[in-house]
Amino acid sequence: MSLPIVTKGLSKVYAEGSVEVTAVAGVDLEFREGEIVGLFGPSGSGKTTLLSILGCILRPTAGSISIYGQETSTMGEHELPAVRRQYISFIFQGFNLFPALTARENVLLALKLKGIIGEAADERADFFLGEVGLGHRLDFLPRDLSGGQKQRVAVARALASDAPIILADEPTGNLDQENGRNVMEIIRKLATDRRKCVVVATHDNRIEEVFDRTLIMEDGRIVTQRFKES
Ligand SMILES: Nc1ncnc2c1ncn2[C@@H]1O[C@H](COP(=O)(O)OP(=O)(O)OP(=O)(O)O)[C@@H](O)[C@H]1O
Repeated sequence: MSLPIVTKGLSKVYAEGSVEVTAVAGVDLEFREGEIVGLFGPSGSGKTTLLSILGCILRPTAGSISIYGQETSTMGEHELPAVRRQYISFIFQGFNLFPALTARENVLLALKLKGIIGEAADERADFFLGEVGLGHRLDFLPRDLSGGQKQRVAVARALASDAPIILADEPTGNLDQENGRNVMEIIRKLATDRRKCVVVATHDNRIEEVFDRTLIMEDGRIVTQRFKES
């Protein structure tokens, strides 16, 4: 069985006019099912760029990345969205909810994009919103939800689509300590129970203990890798 994500010598150089910025520099990593990995590092160290490559939003300039055994670095631009749809869900700091849609409708829209519609979609949306503690807020618009509740809608949306890989960029960035911890515990529990592969890019040291493995990035490289003591 192939691993969710394997990278070898992964690099990304941005070329802005005559200036080149090496954002990711030769990263070799493996990510497994059922593990939750924290990606730490100072601002500008390459976390978002690496996450974008892992999520098939960006292509590397060198090296390889395979998603469940499919080499995506050599795929054409038009082939990547299909891999993304099948395997990957994102959770962002800004929640990325549609303001005119209710909590339930936001989840339903994500399901529709994955081809899940009708009663099956309704049931699934309500189930996952219930799992994140929002069963009583299904018909609320984002503006009527707190920051923590909005992020929980985003978590429910990512989990409902049932992708095996969940990538989160600063998911607790807008939340206070208690809400941040709650959201991470929900991600951890659902990810562990459902054997998801979860990678979280973050500055938030307060949530470090939820991770099975912590990676620290500096200048595009992984400089430290720590496993949780069990
Ligand atoms: N589109 C782009 N064009 C040119 N350079 C870029 C681009 N995106 C990012 N960079 C540069 O690449 C480097 C890594 O940026 P990246 O956003 O991946 O870092 P980060 O660790 O996620 O930072 P932060 O924690 O501040 O979000 C930075 O030096 C940044 O200026």
